[in-house]
Amino acid sequence: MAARRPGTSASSSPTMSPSHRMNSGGAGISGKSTLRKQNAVEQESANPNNILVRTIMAKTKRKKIVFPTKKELSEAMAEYTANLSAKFCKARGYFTVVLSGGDLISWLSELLEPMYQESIEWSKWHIFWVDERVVPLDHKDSNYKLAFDGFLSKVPIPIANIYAIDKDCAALGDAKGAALLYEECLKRLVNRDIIRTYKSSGFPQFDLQLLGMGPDGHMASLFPGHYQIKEKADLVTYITDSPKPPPKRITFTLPVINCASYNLMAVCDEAQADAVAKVFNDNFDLPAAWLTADVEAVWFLDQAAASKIPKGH
Ligand SMILES: O=C1O[C@H](COP(=O)(O)O)[C@@H](O)[C@H](O)[C@H]1O
Repeated sequence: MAARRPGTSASSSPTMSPSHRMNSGGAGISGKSTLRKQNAVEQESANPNNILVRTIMAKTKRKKIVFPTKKELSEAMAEYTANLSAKFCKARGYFTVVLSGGDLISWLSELLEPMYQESIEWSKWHIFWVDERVVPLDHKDSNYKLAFDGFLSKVPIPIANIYAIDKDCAALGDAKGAALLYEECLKRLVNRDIIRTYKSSGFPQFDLQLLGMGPDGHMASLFPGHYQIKEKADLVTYITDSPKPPPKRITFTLPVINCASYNLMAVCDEAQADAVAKVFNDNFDLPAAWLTADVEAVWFLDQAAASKIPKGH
């Protein structure tokens, strides 16, 4: 794979995930030239200052559900995930799940309840990370370690189905290498038909992504004011000056994030209320405001996080 230069393949703004149709996929991933050609066509219409894009975004209703407590949010997230697991395991024998770091992992604890432990077809799950901090896999800042200690070690998902970043790149702090290898890993799994692809674009299409947002409006490791949000050709990119420590990270690009069938964004606490309000006010300076999905993008909020959403949203 050609080495990437930060920012060179980025367009003026992120892409959108268009229609609401499931794709059976499996045709194998297309080359970068195909992706670039398609992206060039999309660039014009993907500018947030473009009236057409604003209209499309307005029509892409962001769904939200506000829960009285984190416990209820956590229960609903477990039910949502279990239902999708049943649906995708039945339809294709796999369930591709993308995790993020942060608070989300503690809210997954409801899935450890006996009801789910016994009913979910864990052996069919395949686990990925939407972003990862480029630190050793046993480092306290590692999203892999967070998820493994808090969730993955407690459910019978085969270890071969858990796709951490390359451990040598992680140990060396090689963000660029980690991004390249993770992208190659995704492509291999597309070619094995474990990950579907989004229509003819060749982009991987995950079944479910469980996401979080920081108080500055970042999602994954796409931060406001940083070029990675504009990356459109690569599947995975990297950052070496993240405003939130640790500085070296890799992240799915926005087109990949928005190709997912289902995106569930879970946000709690008052510290996030301003950012949540900006998102629901369509402030596209916040990367999280760009979140869409092929089938459904839903925000699970607790009351504190939802407290500043403008009336009518
Ligand atoms: O650094 C990160 O932050 C975001 C948000 O985390 P939260 O603790 O505010 O929920 C997280 O989604 C991302 O995966 C992580 O690397």
